[in-house]
Amino acid sequence: MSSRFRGLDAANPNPNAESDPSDSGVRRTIIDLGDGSEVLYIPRFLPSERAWAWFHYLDKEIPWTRPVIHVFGRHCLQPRDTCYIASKGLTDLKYSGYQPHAYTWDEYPILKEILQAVHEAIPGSTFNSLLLNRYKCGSDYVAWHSDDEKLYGPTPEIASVSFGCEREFLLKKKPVKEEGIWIVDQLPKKRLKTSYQEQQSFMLKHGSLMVMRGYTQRDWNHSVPKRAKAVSVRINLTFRQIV
Ligand SMILES: O=C(O)CCC(=O)C(=O)O
Ligand SMILES: [Fe+2]
Repeated sequence: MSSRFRGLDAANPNPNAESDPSDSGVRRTIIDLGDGSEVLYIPRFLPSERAWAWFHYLDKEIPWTRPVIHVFGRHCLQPRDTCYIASKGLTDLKYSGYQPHAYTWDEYPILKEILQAVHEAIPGSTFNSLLLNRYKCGSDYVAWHSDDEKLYGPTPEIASVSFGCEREFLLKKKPVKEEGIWIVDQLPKKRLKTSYQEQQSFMLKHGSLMVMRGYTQRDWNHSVPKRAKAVSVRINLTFRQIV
């Protein structure tokens, strides 16, 4: 498979990216992944100082747990801490054989403030649940997966806010089956060079917002791999809409 990793920054722009500074002057980049999948990235979504204040609050006050999950027929400790918030009356979330307890937004008013900031940055989008992850060091990670659980509907929108240690976030096109044959590299090589790529890489900055939209969960997997050089804590919030 041809893998072309690129960090998205001004010095190394992605060929599929369109820069679209919003009214507020905050740079936002839209990456067209093709076939109706799209990522929006706002590196300076939150002012750094406010983001650090929120990082320290979340690190200390959130009731983090590291649950036992069930993957590939085995029980193992999830390789990161987690917590879950949801509005009342929604379908329960269950993943990898684990059903997290749903805390309420009222118990953590700062999460409501962050949610409001997300809603203001992407008008028209609404989120009613939140999965929090804490990566204590570079050996904490999230394996390849997509957030395509039925409760999010056919085209889930996921808004991801990152705090603390910068970590790499990877997106990789899912293999598809055509006439009984698994096709991994679906696009002609020539087109790959100039247009859509099979893989994308983002360094998710402290205070950044990244949004996955359209068919990204149906057609792409994502991961935050282990990184020996990541020595400090990263907290990530993924806002989701249960339909
Ligand atoms: O930590 C991240 O950036 C991603 C977390 C994630 O993919 C998830 O919670 O489903
Ligand atoms: Fe995810």
